[in-house]
Amino acid sequence: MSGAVTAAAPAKINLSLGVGTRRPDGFHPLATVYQAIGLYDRVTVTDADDLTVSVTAQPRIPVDGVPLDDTNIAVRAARTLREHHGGIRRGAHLAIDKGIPVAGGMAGGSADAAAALLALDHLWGLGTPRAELMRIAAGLGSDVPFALVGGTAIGSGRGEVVVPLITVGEYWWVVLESERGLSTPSVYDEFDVLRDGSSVPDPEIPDALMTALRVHDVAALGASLSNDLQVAALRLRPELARALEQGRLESAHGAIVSGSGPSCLFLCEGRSHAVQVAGGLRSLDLGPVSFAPGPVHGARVVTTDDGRV
Ligand SMILES: C[C@](O)(CO)[C@H](O)COP(=O)(O)OP(=O)(O)OC[C@H]1O[C@@H](n2ccc(N)nc2=O)[C@H](O)[C@@H]1O
Ligand SMILES: Nc1ncnc2c1ncn2[C@@H]1O[C@H](COP(=O)(O)OP(=O)(O)OP(=O)(O)O)[C@@H](O)[C@H]1O
Repeated sequence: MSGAVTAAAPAKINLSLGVGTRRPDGFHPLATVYQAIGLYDRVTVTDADDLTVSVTAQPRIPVDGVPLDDTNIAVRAARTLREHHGGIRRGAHLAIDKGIPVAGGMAGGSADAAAALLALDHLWGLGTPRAELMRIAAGLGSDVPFALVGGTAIGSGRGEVVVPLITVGEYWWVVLESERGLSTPSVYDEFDVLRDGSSVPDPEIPDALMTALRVHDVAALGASLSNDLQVAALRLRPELARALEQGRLESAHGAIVSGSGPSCLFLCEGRSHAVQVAGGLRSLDLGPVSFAPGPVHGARVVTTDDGRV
């Protein structure tokens, strides 16, 4: 098959992120509720002799931190897919267009990996079963399986075990991005320093959060958002505390650091409230501000030259 195939994948947020004691393999056990929100990266793949990658982005997103070599997670996804199919000799150019901040705690790289898997599976006509794609995704990164699943879901293990949740209604999120990203491993390291070697019980998902989701109670959801990594992210970026406070002053129902940060999330009553909160935050010039609904679909192929979606 030839032509171009484009897949889109959404940003992820964690409505709750409970983190346990570091495991012998270096990862932390998690109990999290993921939600996919409407900020997207797109990956367009075309036939080529080798595997190559290029990156463009929406104007608010600096991309200097995105590697253009084999360490790009989308290229790793391509290599892993080829190996999974017996080392097939196929090349492709991967053109990534970023709408998700880089190193922002919103799983932009994971989105690119998920989108690349789906787009290449289509371009190369592989028909990889969904369960196998999920296994490949888990090998690429803890957040990648959720990028394939989307919606709202419970994450456990190191985050790679994903169980979808059926929820009602839509939520509107204002996202305050940061021009400078945070490294996920360094936030987990800081988290361990703050815990000072003390062992904690396995993390759990707060009952109040599940109840709020079940009945679509926006105020209750705002009050039950939680993130164990937030204190570590705030230690590395103290200025985020002011951003969270400003969001609360702008009447957001809840304000929280997204995953490992530094993006901050503000839960709003609906779209018009999000427009208002975003406007208030923009006037303070703390960083790029956008807003998006959730939950949205996981990664999917959106266009093909051959019309075979
Ligand atoms: C912070 C979150 O975004 C919350 O959803 C994720 O836990 C991060 O997921 P991710 O970026 O896909 O992380 P991975 O690529 O799997 O791991 C990167 C590094 O983060 C740390 N890490 C990640 C996941 C986890 N459960 N425990 C960890 O300690 C480890 O140092 C690991 O080497
Ligand atoms: N396709 C990619 N897009 C963005 N970063 C990438 C990509 N491939 C590799 N990277 C590297 O991975 C690092 C983390 O990128 P990413 O944008 O996924 O962070 P994140 O959103 O904080 O991740 P998470 O929320 O999953 O912890 C970047 O700083 C960059 O060095």
